[in-house]
Formats: sequence, C-alpha cells, structure tokens
Amino acid sequence: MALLKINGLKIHYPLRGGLFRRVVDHVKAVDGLSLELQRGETYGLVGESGCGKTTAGRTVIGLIPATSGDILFEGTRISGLPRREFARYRRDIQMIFQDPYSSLNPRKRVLDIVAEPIRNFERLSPQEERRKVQFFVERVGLPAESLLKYPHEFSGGQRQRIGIARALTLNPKLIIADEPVSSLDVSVQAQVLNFMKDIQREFQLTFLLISHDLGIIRHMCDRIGIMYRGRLVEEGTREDVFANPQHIYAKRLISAIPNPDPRQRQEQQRLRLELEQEYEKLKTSYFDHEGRAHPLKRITDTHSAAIL
Ligand SMILES: Nc1ncnc2c1ncn2[C@@H]1O[C@H](COP(=O)(O)OP(=O)(O)OP(=O)(O)O)[C@@H](O)[C@H]1O
Repeated sequence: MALLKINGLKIHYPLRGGLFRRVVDHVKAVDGLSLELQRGETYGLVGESGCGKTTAGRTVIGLIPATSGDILFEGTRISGLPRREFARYRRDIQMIFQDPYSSLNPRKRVLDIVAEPIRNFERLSPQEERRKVQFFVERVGLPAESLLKYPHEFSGGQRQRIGIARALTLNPKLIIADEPVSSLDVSVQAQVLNFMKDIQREFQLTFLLISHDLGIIRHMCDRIGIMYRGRLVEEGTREDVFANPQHIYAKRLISAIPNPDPRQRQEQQRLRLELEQEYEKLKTSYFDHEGRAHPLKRITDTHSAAIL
C-alpha cells in the first residue's frame, strides 16, 4: 500500500474584490493532482514558480484545506478531517521549511524549538525531553551546548539542521521538504542534502521533496513528478524522466539545465532540437500564417507551454 496517495486534488484560493470583499474568482493553485509515494522513496515534485507545489505540500500537512479530491495516508483519508482527528496523523508527517531564518522562533532557545513537537504530542518529564532533544541535536551534527543558544547564533546551514532535528523528534514516516536548501549558500546546500539522505536511511523516512531546481531533484529523488499549472504533466523514475522526457514542458525544463558533462550536454542539445521542432509544429497548428491564434481551437497546456 502506498504511504501517501493524492487523488484528484484541487485547491482553489478565493479571490476577493469589490466593496464587500466578495469572492469574485478563484486561483486554481492545484487543479487535479494525483500521485503516490511508496515507503522509503524520495519523490521529487518539480515545476516552475506558481505551479502549485507549495500549496500541494501544505495541504498534505493540513495547513490548507483541499477544495476537492482525497489525500490518503497509509490508506486512511486524511483530507477533510476535523483538526483534532487530523492531529493523530500529523505526528507521522513533518515538514522541513524553505527558510531556516523565518521558520525558527528567534525568541526561543534551540531546546524549546526542537522540543515543540514533543510537547504537543508526548508527555515526557523535563529530563526525558531534554535527553531526547539532545540526541537529535547531536545527531544533526550540532554540539550539546547548542540547546541553550538562540537561532541567530547559528549559520544558515546549522539553522536548517535545527529545523531537521525538530522534524525528526516524533519519529515521522513522511517528511515534506519544501525547497529545503534554496535559501542556503551553494557550498552548504550539498552538505544539507547529503545529510538528508543519511537520515533517510537511518530513520527509514519517505521524502516528498519540493523544488524548482532540477539539479537537486536529480541528486536526491528516486521518482519525479513534473507539475505544470496545478497538475502533473509527467511522472517517472529519475532515469526515465531525465533521459526521455515526454511532455513538451518537461523537455523544456530538462533541456535548460546547465550541465558540465559533455555527453549529457550532447543529449540536451538533441532534446532542444527535438523540442524546437515540436514547438514549430504546435505553433503552426495553433496560429495562422500571420501569427493569429486559431479562433476555434481551445488552448491546451501543451500549446501554452510551447507558446510561452
Ligand atoms: N494565499 C493565496 N491566495 C491566493 N493565491 C495564492 C495563495 N497562495 C498561493 N497562491 C497562488 O497559487 C498559485 C500556486 O502557488 P504556490 O506557491 O503553491 O506555487 P509554487 O509552485 O510553490 O511556487 P513557488 O515555488 O514560487 O512557491 C500561484 O498562482 C500563487 O500566486
């Protein structure tokens, strides 16, 4: 059974306007997303800014309500559950946030930050709690003295490790990591990503890794889903998606990665040529010879990707 199953998920944000702030329209941030995560894998959700990745991740963790569709965790429907019932699953699903600067409370010491989930879900004595927090803080590579320090006393990479320690304390099954290294220096990014791989093995974690960076996705993920305008346009193993992307948008993304390896550069060149030909075909089928849109043709996602 899949650890997480997302089925036809739609999340529409109401847009309000006018004098009485009535709902005048909706932003279809996620519009029919379906995917499955198997235990122990890293699934990469990738796509350009605004395609709905963050919204989807936050809905899985219960921060944003789904408009329709289902989210199943270990076979149980968790979307639409009242807060109290959802809390039972909440400890199994943790999140690593994008920004280690704003996601840690600057007024709290590391001990209190990392202990927060424990205090919400477990009743431990202060000694047991401290022992547990210390174990995870040391496990993420920080010295025990860190417990009494405040977030501003750490570097970006260290703060992200504090966020990871906090996510690990309840022994979760699934971790949603939304752009976990995008706010870190490039030199620190690889360290944090490799560390995530280590803890995945050690704690048998499943990752839903959200990123717009295909380099990171390729380094980390077993399977990849490419999101475009609120839904998946392509999904497959890392090898398949990178070697043989099918959807025109996936080809466009992959052909644009800077690549130092000459063999892969050649492959990208081939992909780019193929893509140009496809664009031309699509454009000629959609526009007339003067470049006007065909009045009777409905614009599809593929057309949009070709035209953009
Ligand atoms: N609270 C909100 N109210 C209205 N629209 C929103 C809200 N949050 C996000 N959106 C819109 O929903 C769409 C999807 O946003 P989302 O942040 O999920 O995309 P994303 O792929 O994660 O992008 P990014 O990588 O830039 O965060 C965008 O068009 C965004 O402007």
